[in-house]
Amino acid sequence: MGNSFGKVFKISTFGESHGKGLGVIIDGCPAGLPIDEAFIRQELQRRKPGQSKITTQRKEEDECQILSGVFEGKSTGTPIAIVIMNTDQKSKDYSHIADKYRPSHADYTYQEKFGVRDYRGGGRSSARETAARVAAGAVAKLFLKHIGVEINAYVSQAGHIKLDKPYQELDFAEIEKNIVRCPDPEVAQDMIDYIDEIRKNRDTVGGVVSCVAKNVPVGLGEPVFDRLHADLGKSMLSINAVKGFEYGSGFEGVTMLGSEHNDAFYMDGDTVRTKTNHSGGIQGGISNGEDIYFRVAFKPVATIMKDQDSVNQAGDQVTVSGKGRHDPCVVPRAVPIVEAMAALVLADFVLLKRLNKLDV
Ligand SMILES: Cc1cc2nc3c(=O)[nH]c(=O)nc-3n(C[C@H](O)[C@H](O)[C@H](O)COP(=O)(O)O)c2cc1C
Ligand SMILES: C=C(O[C@@H]1CC(C(=O)O)=C[C@@H](OP(=O)(O)O)[C@H]1O)C(=O)O
Repeated sequence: MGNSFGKVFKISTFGESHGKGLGVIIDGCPAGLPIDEAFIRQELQRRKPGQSKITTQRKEEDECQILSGVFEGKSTGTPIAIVIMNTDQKSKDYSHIADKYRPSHADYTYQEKFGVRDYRGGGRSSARETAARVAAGAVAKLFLKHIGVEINAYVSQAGHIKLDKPYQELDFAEIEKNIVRCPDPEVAQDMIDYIDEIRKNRDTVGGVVSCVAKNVPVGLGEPVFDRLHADLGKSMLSINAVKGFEYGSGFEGVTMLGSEHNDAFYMDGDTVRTKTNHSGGIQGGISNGEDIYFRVAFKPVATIMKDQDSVNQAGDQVTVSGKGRHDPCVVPRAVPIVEAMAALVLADFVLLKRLNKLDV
């Protein structure tokens, strides 16, 4: 329970941060899809720890191995299993807090729920699990590429430093050119300097990842419950440290009048389009063919290298301070995770749509 995601393009992940390794089983990927292993590896490299001075210094190569479901470079329609081994666990960093709860990490709630806990690196609660999601998301992206869907995420805020430009004015080719993954080089440098300063102060800071999906077919999503934005929201809120999700006009939309907010329709040849896109590409839970865009808010990382008040399992008042390798800010590495989760949701709904209508 709780380890699976998706309806047709389904994934189950397994593994802990300081165990032998982790991985994913993808069930429901259509047969015949060319599986570009180099692309899966590249996506994992974008997420891996130890990639720059503003991420955790844990050094994992995150090389993956495909165990099943692929023959002669193509999916076979059977479960695709991908594993990634752990190689740089430093479990001693957690010995001093084995029975103590890090404020705002998952230690207390996990202990209460299961009564047993692999305290090393947060175990299953560690964001290391997201490596498996990124591997699965890469397969979903390959499927979506096949039908022309493109997904790009980027860092739009780190602490108080904001990228105040609409995504239409950004060059997505710039995203991977800097270590914070902000497409504006000047704002990116400010973000990097700020995160580095916070890191040197033994503290952490939050941020925002924005994401845009283009060329999404019309008709993905259900009118009730499994509304496309509801599943996107759940997928994003399922990522470690996420505190908020908004799509389209989001929270800003509340200050607009209906006359300003409504997206007027027009015909572009045979295609129904909207002049504005406050809807964020989704109306009534169903994609309308416009760009889908949303923002995901991440909190500051819980493990800080400063003394904090806490309690231990016996209920004593204690002091806790983090040790070892931690992200000063998660957003640079969250970019590929957000894209992966968006890809998994969209791939799922594309496959579901095939079940809805006779002519698709
Ligand atoms: C990419 C990424 C990296 C993270 N790195 C750390 C980290 O180094 N240390 C830490 O305490 N939390 C880190 N987190 C956050 C924890 O995993 C998260 O706070 C924890 O699972 C508790 O869940 P919650 O914050 O969603 O309540 C990271 C999250 C993400 C998405
Ligand atoms: C290992 C990864 O990130 C980890 C995520 C994480 C957490 O609490 O979420 C805590 C740290 O774990 P550890 O102390 O075991 O190194 C990060 O390094 C990874 O993303 O691959």
